[in-house]
Amino acid sequence: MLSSRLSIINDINAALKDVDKIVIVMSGKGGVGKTLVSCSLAIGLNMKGYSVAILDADIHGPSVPWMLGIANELLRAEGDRILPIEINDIGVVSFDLLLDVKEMPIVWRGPLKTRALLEILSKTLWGRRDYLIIDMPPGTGDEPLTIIQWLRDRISGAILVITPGMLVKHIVSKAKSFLYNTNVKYLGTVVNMAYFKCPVCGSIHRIFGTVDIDSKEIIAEIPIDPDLAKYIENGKIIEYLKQENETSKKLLMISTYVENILSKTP
Ligand SMILES: Nc1ncnc2c1ncn2[C@@H]1O[C@H](COP(=O)(O)OP(=O)(O)OP(=O)(O)O)[C@@H](O)[C@H]1O
Repeated sequence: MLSSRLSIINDINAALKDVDKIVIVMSGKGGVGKTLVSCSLAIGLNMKGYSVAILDADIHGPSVPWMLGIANELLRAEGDRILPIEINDIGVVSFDLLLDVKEMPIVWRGPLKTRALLEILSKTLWGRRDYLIIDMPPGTGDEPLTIIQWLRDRISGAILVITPGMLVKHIVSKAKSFLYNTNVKYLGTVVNMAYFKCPVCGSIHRIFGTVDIDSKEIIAEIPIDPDLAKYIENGKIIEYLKQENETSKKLLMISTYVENILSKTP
C-alpha cells in the first residue's frame, strides 16, 4: 500500500518536474465563475510571455474547453502519455476532451474519480511550463482534497472565487481553513459578478449585495457583463480578453497579482 502510494507520488512528481508553479482556483460552490477566473489567469500569464498549462479537474462540470472554444477536440496520446491540446500556446487538459460524446455525463464514484485524477496528472506530458493552473471541482470535498493531498507541497497557492450574497463570510472562512489545514497558501479572493455598471449613465449597482471580507484579500472585483457572457457562450474568452475594456482589464489584473505575489516567494 505504502509502496504503491510512493510510486504514484513519484509518477506525479516526474510528470510535473518541468512545471515551475502550480496555482489552484477554487470556489465554495458551483457556478460562481471559477472557470472564468482559471482561464483568465492562464491567458493573462500567457499574454505576459509565460508558458502555461491548464488542468480542468472538474470531472462533472468541465467547462474549460467550452470557454476556450475547443470543446469538439479530443486529447491524443503519445505511447501511454497524454498530449495537452495547445491553444495559443496554452496546454489544455480536461476530462471533457477524453469524451467522444460530449453530452454523456461521467458517472464515477469517489475512488474511480480519485484514480482518474491521479492518472491524468501523472500521465500527461506537461512539458516545460512556468505555470500550471488547476480549475478545481467546486467546494471543499473529496475531489479538491485528493488533488491537494497528492500534489502536496508542489502547489504555490490558491485563489478563491466568490460572488456576493448570503454566507460569503462563512464560505471564505471555510475555504481558508481548508487551505490552512492542507498547508496551501491562500493568495486572495476574486469577487465575480460584484456589480453591474449601467452602460448609459455609468452608475454602479451592487445587485447581489456587498462582500464583507477584508478588502486587502480582494484580488479583483469583476462586474456582471452581458457582453462577456456572450463571448464565453461562443468559446471566445481569449478574444474577449484581448479587448481593452473595463471587465477584461479587471480579469487580467488577476494574472498580474499572481505574478507579483509568487515572484516574492521562493
Ligand atoms: N462576470 C460575469 N458576467 C457575466 N456572466 C458571467 C460572469 N461570470 C460568469 N458568467 C457566466 O456564468 C457561467 C458560469 O461561469 P463559470 O463556468 O466560470 O463558473 P464555475 O464556477 O466554473 O461553474 P461550475 O461550478 O459549473 O464549473 C458562465 O457560463 C458565464 O457565462
